[in-house]
Amino acid sequence: MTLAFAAKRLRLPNGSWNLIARSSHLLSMQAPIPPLFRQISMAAESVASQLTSSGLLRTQGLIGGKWVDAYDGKTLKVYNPATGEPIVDIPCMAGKETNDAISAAYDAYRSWCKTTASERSKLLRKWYDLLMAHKEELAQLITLEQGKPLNESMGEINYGAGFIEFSAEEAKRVYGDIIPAPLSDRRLFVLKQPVGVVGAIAPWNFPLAMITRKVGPALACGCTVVIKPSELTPLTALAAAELSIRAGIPAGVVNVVMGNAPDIGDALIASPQVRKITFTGSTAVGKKLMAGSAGTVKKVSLELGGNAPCIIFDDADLDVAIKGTVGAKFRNSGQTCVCANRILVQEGIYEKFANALVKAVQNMKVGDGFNEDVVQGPLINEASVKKVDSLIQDATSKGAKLILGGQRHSLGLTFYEPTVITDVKNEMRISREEVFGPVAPLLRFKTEEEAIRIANDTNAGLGSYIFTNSAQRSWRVAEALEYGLVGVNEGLISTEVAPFGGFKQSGLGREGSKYGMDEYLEIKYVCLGNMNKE
Ligand SMILES: NC(=O)c1ccc[n+]([C@@H]2O[C@H](COP(=O)([O-])OP(=O)(O)OC[C@H]3O[C@@H](n4cnc5c(N)ncnc54)[C@H](O)[C@@H]3O)[C@@H](O)[C@H]2O)c1
Ligand SMILES: O=CCCC(=O)O
Repeated sequence: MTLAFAAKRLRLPNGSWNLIARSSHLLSMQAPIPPLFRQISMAAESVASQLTSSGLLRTQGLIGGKWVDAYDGKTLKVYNPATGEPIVDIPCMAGKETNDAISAAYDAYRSWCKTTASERSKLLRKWYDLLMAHKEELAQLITLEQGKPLNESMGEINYGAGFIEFSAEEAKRVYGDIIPAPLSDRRLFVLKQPVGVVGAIAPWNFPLAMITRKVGPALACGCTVVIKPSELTPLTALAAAELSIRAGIPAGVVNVVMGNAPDIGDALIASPQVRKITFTGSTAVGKKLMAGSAGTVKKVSLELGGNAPCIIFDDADLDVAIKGTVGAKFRNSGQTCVCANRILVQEGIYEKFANALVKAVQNMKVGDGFNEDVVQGPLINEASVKKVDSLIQDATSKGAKLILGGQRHSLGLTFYEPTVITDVKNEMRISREEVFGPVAPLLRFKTEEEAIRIANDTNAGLGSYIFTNSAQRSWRVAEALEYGLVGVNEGLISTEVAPFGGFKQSGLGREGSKYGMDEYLEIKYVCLGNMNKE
């Protein structure tokens, strides 16, 4: 295996550098080649056995520092979506285990909230160092349980661990305020204090990053957590939790339960000891959690579904637009909440853009993420394939035209052909629902006003993209878009240092950056009176 090959795997299908992979340090490396790239074709089985020997293949929940099974012994299987084979059994936990995890987190909170910011910062930094030291194994674990190509998994480790590193730094900057008092004998202060025990519920599409971007700031602020990873991809979360213990984070500060999602969710929202729910996942489940949290008036952060418009204006640089669109659309086989869901192309460039997109996409290699040169892994499960199929069928039955792909890949299982579909209208289901698959639907528009109207005609408001060479237009359109994130001439914009979150029904609150810290803090006003008395 050559270094050139390793470098190639950190490129996007269109040849651009993956921002999230932060690959430059790898490229500057002369030798030795990381073992990951030597083991690239290893079978899933040997990945699992290597992880077992390093102690990172954890298959139990974590409650109060102890690895535990479900109390009734029930289990669930975790599958490798690239082979359909089961990897391991995990405990199918429910309300009882969750309540114990909450109690453990509550007990740990009493001492954790009293640690200094510097102590928490050092422990988080150690955790970050361990995540990075085990980067290759963790990336293999992500590919094994989630299916994304290994280079994307490596990118996710950088990105996911980045939230822990950033939180370690930001822990020391949770400043309060002093307010000029309206009366001369008073002094007014604002303190920021941790909210308390946090319930963190995460999806399957980023098995590490969606957890670390909650847990990093929570711990930095002095909160303790009960994590519920997706049952489809719990192994990365468990490995990360194991590394938190090795980093010296005290027992009970990080707890992990998994199994019966509605029961676990109900226990978290019913508990008065849980003061905050942070959730990433579907809008439907997010709404349930928000409604349920009203019973105990918890703080709630929600990162929900998107319906990202990607607007290509006639004046765009075609190469930049194609590179950006491919990155925004086909990352993680289209399974991200910020993936371009509707590609709006101005009429003057429509045909040229469609042809160039087909050219860029048609040779993408689909397959097992452990295989060399694969850039599109499988979809997470059969339900995803059925949804993608039904959206395509609905669109074509109403006049949309398939110009590439449009069906299951010949590899079978949940592999899907990278697809481009034209003549899509904003009324079709494919424009109203999240596709969450490798399908690029192209809509046509005439004017800037029309593009903005179509883009904003949705209840979602998470990611959005604009491609134009006009500085004035980029500002105008960025301001007009009702979205929490706008990429201008760029399709990959996620980073731990910037605020991530949605407008409208895409969510509440922000993750990452200094703004992400506020979600885990209460503001306390303290008034000192009688200050003039001797
Ligand atoms: N906005 C974002 O940052 C962001 C990031 C990633 C994914 N997503 C969204 O997530 C969705 C895909 O992820 P998913 O299929 O895992 O979503 P999902 O809502 O089905 O599941 C998310 C998590 O919630 C759990 N869950 C399901 N029902 C629950 C209940 N009743 N109570 C408590 N927990 C419950 C699941 O087990 C999982 O851990 C997409 O809509 C995607 O856009 C959003
Ligand atoms: O899928 C949602 C998260 C994607 C990201 O953080 O870029």
